[in-house]
Amino acid sequence: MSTTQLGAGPGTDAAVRLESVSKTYGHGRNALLALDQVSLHVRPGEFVCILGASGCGKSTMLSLVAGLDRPSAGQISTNGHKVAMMFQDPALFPWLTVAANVELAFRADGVPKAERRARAAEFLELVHLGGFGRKRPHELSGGMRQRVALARALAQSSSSSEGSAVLLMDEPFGALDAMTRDLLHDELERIWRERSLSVLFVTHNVREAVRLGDRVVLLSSRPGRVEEEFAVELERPRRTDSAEVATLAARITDRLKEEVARHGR
Ligand SMILES: Nc1ncnc2c1ncn2[C@@H]1O[C@H](COP(=O)(O)OP(=O)(O)OP(=O)(O)O)[C@@H](O)[C@H]1O
Repeated sequence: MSTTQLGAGPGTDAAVRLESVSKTYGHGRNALLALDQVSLHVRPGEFVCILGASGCGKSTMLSLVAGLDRPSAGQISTNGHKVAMMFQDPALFPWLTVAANVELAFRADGVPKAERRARAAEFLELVHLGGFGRKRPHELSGGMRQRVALARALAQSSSSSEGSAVLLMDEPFGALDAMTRDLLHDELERIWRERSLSVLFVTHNVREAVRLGDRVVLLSSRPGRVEEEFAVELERPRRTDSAEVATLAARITDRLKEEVARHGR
């Protein structure tokens, strides 16, 4: 994981800390600036949602935090927290059972087989899939497969010795119908609270961002910069279809539209 050490300063105890992070893909005439001096701190236990026009660098930002790629400039720290990532595609191995897909998360840590099995069962219970360990992914609905992916991500982050683990989510519910998504919002919120996770959640769905986030960060069109931040001070649990969520979502959508219009994209 990317754990570049940063010196003391504001946000030193943040679970995720980006300081003036830029990312350029390619070189010379083909160089493409995807992120431009992004600074962002996620506090331990905070749920931060990232919104922005298509191609503004949201996925790039998550992959840098996950350590899957390196920034061209700036620094990133996850402050020793274990990091797990979840995508829109659950990316399960079809030939393995549901339980075996979750158990894979422990393999790298060298956890003995019996313990792997017990811990995978525990995480499947947590996402309410207790009775489904022996099934194959194709026997499950899309929402259930995404729960398995959530169980695996939580398993990956579970050996975090202390403090909250960091969960990076890249449009995890983007392919699901509205009702399944609502159910998974409730599940995720419960697990986030129970486990004090720090979450960085990318979405295109403004209401989803307001439903879930403590804070919504709006990125500019490419190159992505932090354009504006919105604190979501609505009581939890929230409903995606509530008037309060709709009002703040409309404000953010207006800003997003302005941003897209400004860049003609
Ligand atoms: N590996 C790569 N090589 C070259 N260019 C890339 C690479 N990954 C992303 N890009 C470019 O960087 C820019 C940002 O991409 P990124 O996927 O981070 O945006 P995004 O905000 O997540 O987009 P979307 O909302 O459409 O998923 C885009 O112009 C994209 O084409």
